[in-house]
Amino acid sequence: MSSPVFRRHSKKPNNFHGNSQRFRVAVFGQKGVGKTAFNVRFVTKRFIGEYDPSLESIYQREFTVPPNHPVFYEIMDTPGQEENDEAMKEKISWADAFILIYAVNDAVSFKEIARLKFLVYHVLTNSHIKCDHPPPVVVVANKCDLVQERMVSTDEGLRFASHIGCNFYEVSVRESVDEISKIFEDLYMLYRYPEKSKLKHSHHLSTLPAMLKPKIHKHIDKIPRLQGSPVVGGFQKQAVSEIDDTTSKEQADTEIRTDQVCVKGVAAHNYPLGSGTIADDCETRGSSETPNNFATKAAEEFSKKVLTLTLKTENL
Ligand SMILES: Nc1nc2c(ncn2[C@@H]2O[C@H](COP(=O)(O)OP(=O)(O)OP(=O)(O)O)[C@@H](O)[C@H]2O)c(=O)[nH]1
Repeated sequence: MSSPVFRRHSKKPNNFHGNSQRFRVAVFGQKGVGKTAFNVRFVTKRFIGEYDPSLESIYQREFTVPPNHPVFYEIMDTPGQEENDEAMKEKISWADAFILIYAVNDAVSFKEIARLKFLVYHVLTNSHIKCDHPPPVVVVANKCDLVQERMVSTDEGLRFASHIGCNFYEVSVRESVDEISKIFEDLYMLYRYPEKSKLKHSHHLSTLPAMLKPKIHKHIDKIPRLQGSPVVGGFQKQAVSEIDDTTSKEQADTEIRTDQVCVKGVAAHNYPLGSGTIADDCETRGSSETPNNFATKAAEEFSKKVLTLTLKTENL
């Protein structure tokens, strides 16, 4: 499958700070998942209980990534509230890499990760200046100390992150220090050496009957293709390419279901306000909607439609 072209709005103004390489990280996630605590932990090593929720700031820290990479981190702490498209675009274009955070005791914040990933992907594939590799994006599950309140299992987080091609970390910012630094180190190494980047997790699975593969192709083709949306086509192909003779039936089922999520997310984000079909199909179009709101609603509606397609392997 040909990989999509990633682009940037502009070249970074000055890539060095003294002898250190400047490295810009945007941290996204829903309100209250612990973004500020996470950033402050990395920058100061301290955990401070409460922060101004509306705060948006850029933290800076000079740090040597082992073995000997002096890096000047600039970390954008985002407010976690619904933002308009332009604001999101600016932030995404500013950053070299992304950390998407959810809290394990908040299932809604976990669902939000898919939307954020596709928003990042969409902005980068639609901006002006070409860059060779997609910027690194990692997923962080926070608050794992809240054992009794957990709503998202480690396995769910890991599987989802793996499927969207992101490294996955589960932490408690309250209790961890070194683990947080390690995430920032890994992120830089993914940025600096993208060709060496490999997901840290893999599945060991039993075998899918070879005869199932063409059937899966046939059914995935039923997912509506969206005009002018190569990314959606890309995800459809990706899902198929990930299912082969060595894939278990159970995994194939998961791949297909996750593909539906991919398709619906990308579809929604690829549909600018007022452009037609999906909006009409989903009956979510409204002149007062911002594209960002629209994308969210369209994703939900579109998912209902896609889910009605019989794509589960047991029905193949
Ligand atoms: N138990 C627990 N609480 C945490 C952890 N990390 C952050 N918190 C708490 O979660 C709450 C929200 O943390 P913030 O860092 O303000 O979250 P945020 O994502 O920046 O929130 P907004 O600024 O509103 O978007 C605070 O009360 C933190 O003390 C953690 O690992 N464990």
